[in-house]
Amino acid sequence: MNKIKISAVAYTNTKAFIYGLTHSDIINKIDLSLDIPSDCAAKVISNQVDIGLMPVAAIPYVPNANIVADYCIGSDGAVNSVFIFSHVPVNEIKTLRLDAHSRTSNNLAKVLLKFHWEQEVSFTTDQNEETDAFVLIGDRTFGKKEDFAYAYDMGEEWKNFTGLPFMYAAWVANKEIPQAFKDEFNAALKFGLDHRKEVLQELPALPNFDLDDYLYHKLQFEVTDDRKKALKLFLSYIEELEKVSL
Ligand SMILES: C=C(O[C@@H]1C=C(C(=O)O)C=C[C@H]1O)C(=O)O
Repeated sequence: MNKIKISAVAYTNTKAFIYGLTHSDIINKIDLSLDIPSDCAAKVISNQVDIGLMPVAAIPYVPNANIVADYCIGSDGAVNSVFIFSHVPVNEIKTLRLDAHSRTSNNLAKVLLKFHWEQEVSFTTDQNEETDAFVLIGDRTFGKKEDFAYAYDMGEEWKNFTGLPFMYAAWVANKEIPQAFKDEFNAALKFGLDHRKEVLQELPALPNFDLDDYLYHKLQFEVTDDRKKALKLFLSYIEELEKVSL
């Protein structure tokens, strides 16, 4: 059998999944690459891989997209690694720089600014542009919260806005995947989550950031009904934004 090609996120949020995959037999059946989230999305969209831990905002761009695992990157409220960092309070943000690593959180920032905070903001992807605020995700945010006048945790703000948890990235395939493989894949992911203690031992301790709290509490990994509901709602808000900007 040809190996199934998989792109996973190269951040700490995915370490438990990687532990599970590399400590299971399934590692011999897959071709695993670690990428920044926007590249995971690009690889699934262009069919360079079969499955990706893909930013959910990119799902509409994947022909035959289907979620193949019971696990995801999610939170229920604050996640502590998906931020709008700002020099001004949110009701004064006029310009915001997006994060080139991100697909989901860039859109989440747009959704929250428009529908939750009701702010008219112009967005840029130019990393050299001076802006009132910017999106930053993943490990690059660890311990940075105190460096900015304002730090808005977007998991927390989504919960304030909708009362729902959130799903940032899901294991999405661009083709039918055999059920036997999905079962084995799920078991490997679960094995990794069950061994977060070992994962934590392998990670260097960080100043100003509680990795234990991050992997056990802030991040939530189950694809629950509420998280699916949140995904549907989030994608419908993105569609609404796209209509507005036409
Ligand atoms: C919680 C996170 O979730 C992520 C955010 C993503 C995005 O914004 O596109 C994609 C994958 C996840 O890594 C994070 O990166 O900190």
